Amino acid sequence: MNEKTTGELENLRDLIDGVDQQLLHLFRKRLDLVAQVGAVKHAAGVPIYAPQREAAMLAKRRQEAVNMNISPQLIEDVLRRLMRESYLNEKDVGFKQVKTDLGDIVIVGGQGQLGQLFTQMLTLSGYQVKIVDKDDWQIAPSLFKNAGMVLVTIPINVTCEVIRTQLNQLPQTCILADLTSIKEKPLLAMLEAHKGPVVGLHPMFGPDVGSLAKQVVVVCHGRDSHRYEWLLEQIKIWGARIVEAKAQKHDNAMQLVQAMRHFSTFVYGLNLCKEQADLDNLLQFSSPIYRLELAMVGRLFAQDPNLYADIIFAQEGSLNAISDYIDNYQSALSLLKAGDRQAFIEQFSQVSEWFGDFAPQFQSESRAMLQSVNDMKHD
Ligand SMILES: C=C(O[C@@H]1C=C(C(=O)O)C=C[C@H]1O)C(=O)O
Repeated sequence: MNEKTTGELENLRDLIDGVDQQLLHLFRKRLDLVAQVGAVKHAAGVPIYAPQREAAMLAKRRQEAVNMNISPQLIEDVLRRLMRESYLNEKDVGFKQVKTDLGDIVIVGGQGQLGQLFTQMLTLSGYQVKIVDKDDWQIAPSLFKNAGMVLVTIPINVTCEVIRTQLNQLPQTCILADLTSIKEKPLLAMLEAHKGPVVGLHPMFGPDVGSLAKQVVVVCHGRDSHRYEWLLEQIKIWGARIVEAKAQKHDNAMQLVQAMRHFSTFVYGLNLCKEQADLDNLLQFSSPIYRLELAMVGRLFAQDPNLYADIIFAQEGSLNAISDYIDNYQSALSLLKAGDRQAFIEQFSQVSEWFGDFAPQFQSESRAMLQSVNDMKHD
């Protein structure tokens, strides 16, 4: 580069720095305004997440972007990222307490990760939260006496036993709820152990979400739903969506969504390990989709093996779902062994047809993710 070019670049880069600094000031201003919205909503007990407002705002900004010759996707990306920040900041003001005369909430397994998240959310909403963990059974009865709700969030393999043996003397009006990722057996155990209100919940997210905005919580009704309606309202105020399901239907879906999925991810990692794959090298050659896939697989192995063992081993039915998957793997492999390219293409087309409109939808969703993965690259 000659001196003139260097000078011109420096000059332009100074101007860009100035614009970026202005952006920072605008971000600060926007975050302050959002915090004010948060305070107004908190006082009124309105959820922070307002999907209709977001959709209307995004549509307007996209149109204005087009008028200014800016890509509409650019402003949408920036605004969505800013909105995510808005949800995170709402924790600063807390949440409206829907039920003010409940008594204590006792979280059984409150030291687990999900237990901690619910402790935090409930405390931010003004509830008195008490915690019972593995070694605290002696103090439990005195805590249960004043409990308006007992929330169970412990490993699946001990959930039903703990419900049967430790939670069978709760006050009649106390709500008994659980957060287990299978629902049929814990719900039955709760209904048997306790004659008062019972509800099964399954938060469809990990404990590392920053905010519950846009997350899903599955609800399987047990008994006396009018007594725990407030809890569902409370969860909605945190920004999550409630999806009602029958326990059996939920558990069947989990065989694919969790057991089969995590099992195949486990085998993927196992295979890389046994093949002694050179991860550094793979990453160097990785396309964005492979980078994303490796991240999805690798993140499993950063977590507690017990959690995944629990999920995979929880239901006998999962074995069928996983066996079917392996059968399909085998029969696809036999096409490959036989060199039957035509049959492969035919099957591919059948599956595409079966995915229908979801296939292009998933393609565009994943495009956005792949672009973010690529944005994160640096060296
Ligand atoms: C700030 C608000 O709350 C949330 C955050 C928004 C934002 O950051 O623009 C928009 C809608 C809501 O999901 C609002 O309702 O205006």
